[in-house]
Amino acid sequence: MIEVKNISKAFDGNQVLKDISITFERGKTNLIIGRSGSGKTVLLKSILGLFDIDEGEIWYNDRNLVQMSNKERKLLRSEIGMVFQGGALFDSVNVEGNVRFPLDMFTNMSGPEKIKRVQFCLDHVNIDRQAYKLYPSEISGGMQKRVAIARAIALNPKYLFCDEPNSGLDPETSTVIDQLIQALTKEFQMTTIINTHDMNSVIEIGESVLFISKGEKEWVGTNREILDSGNQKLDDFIFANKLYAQMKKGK
Ligand SMILES: Nc1ncnc2c1ncn2[C@@H]1O[C@H](COP(=O)(O)OP(=O)(O)OP(=O)(O)O)[C@@H](O)[C@H]1O
Repeated sequence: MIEVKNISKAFDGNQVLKDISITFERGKTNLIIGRSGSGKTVLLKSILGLFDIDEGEIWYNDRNLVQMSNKERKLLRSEIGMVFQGGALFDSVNVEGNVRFPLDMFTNMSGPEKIKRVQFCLDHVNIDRQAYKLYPSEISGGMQKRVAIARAIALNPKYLFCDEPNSGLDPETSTVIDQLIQALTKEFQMTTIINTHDMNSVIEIGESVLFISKGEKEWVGTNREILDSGNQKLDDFIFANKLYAQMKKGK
């Protein structure tokens, strides 16, 4: 579980996050949604400790990020998996090498142990052995995302962060990626936080959805509640997409 308590963050007097409190539960896909520029990325990076917050607390179970020593932060980093926009694979390293990278960096595993772990992770994202020696440029965007997810789970993380995991993917592949992230979240009981613009993802895997507007928490609920929230700003955001407006009318 990750608990965010009353956090605020400004850049040069520009207040980007305003007194946000939210709990992200373990074993669930927790989504953060909002318009471009609403503060989603700043929130995600603040929770990760990549930005220092001005006020508030961030708890990873019973550990307060704000008060952690460098050593404790380093340990926490090893418990976090990340999937960033565009997959962010190393172009000059093949599929197998990309997934092995965190094992080389952060563990004392033997060669055979690493091979076993790489296979385990790639099996879990349905990448078969024939693809192991291929380079990112030789595989599709959807496969790149799956490799990025395999790399993110290589160290068996407690926490998984995904920033726009579906960017650049077609709707069908996006659904596959969403379902994969949700299945892994359940199987490994991770606390997963996903930044997204994608309303299909919200409906598909939004077990908990935080909607932020201009840096403020505007609404929290589930995918089952979101079409009938009664919140005007949220409705404006969702029903800008005509398909969802029709869905609401057709209810
Ligand atoms: N490093 C920074 N320095 C100064 N201002 C920043 C910095 N990072 C973000 N901001 C500002 O914070 C605000 C929120 O940006 P953020 O990237 O969090 O939005 P977002 O909701 O993630 O948008 P998008 O969906 O387009 O990625 C913007 O006004 C942005 O200009």
